[in-house]
Amino acid sequence: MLDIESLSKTYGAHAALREVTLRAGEGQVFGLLGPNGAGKTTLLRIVATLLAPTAGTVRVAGHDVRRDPEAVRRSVGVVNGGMGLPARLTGREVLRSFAGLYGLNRRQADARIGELDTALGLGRTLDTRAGDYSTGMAQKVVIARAVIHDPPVLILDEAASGLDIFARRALLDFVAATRRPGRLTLYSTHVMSEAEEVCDRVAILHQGEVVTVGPVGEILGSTGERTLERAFFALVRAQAQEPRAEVFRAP
Ligand SMILES: Nc1ncnc2c1ncn2[C@@H]1O[C@H](COP(=O)(O)OP(=O)(O)OP(=O)(O)O)[C@@H](O)[C@H]1O
Repeated sequence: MLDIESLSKTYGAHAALREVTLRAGEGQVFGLLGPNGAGKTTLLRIVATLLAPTAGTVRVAGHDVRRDPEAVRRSVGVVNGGMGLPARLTGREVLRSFAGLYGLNRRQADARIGELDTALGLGRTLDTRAGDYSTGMAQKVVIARAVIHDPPVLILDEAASGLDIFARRALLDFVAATRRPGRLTLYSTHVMSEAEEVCDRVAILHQGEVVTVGPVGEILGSTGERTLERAFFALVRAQAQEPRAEVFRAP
């Protein structure tokens, strides 16, 4: 579902991603973890075709982000922090208009809104104007909008930030329910306990490089740590102590 090969991205002289290679198959929630500035948002924006790679290849649901960005866009739903809901429209109006953009007729749109109401507990958000939403209500509609076309790949970038414990719980339950055959959810966070709960496999990024990738249990097992946060520090410490090949290269 996601195939990233030697992906690099530079902003001017700054390397945000360095030779990242990652694969994630269907039927899982795949976590992208790392502190602020690790490169998570840059990576997810490239996967969503919102940003062009500097080097390397990225394929999403079989489509290359450079060669077939339209097909990639149809295959992904993105939640990336920006709410961007028109204050005067109700949730139902927002969702109907997005469904229309993806070619659903009114009957299909309303059926899909019904499914999302059940999955996300949209409830009264559907008939309330977005200008009157709490952060949690807005986030539900933003997620429903991202998946209105039922995309195989869902990208959630720091989607739980700013949510209270009820909204966060609803989000994590929804994310867990996306774990289905033919589907892949990419979940980025710097809150490692969230990833421990909801992700099957994770990649830990640090300064634009993949420090480790694997099932959560395996990462804990290999580092001998109790939590992903402790495992992260152990791995970064180990990496810093590792002699780099170029240090020993003959002049
Ligand atoms: N448009 C830009 N121009 C210059 N540098 C950028 C730009 N966007 C990101 N960066 C830099 O690239 C690096 C990676 O940023 P990115 O936002 O991808 O990290 P992140 O892991 O998502 O962190 P955060 O959780 O803070 O968003 C950071 O050092 C950041 O300052």
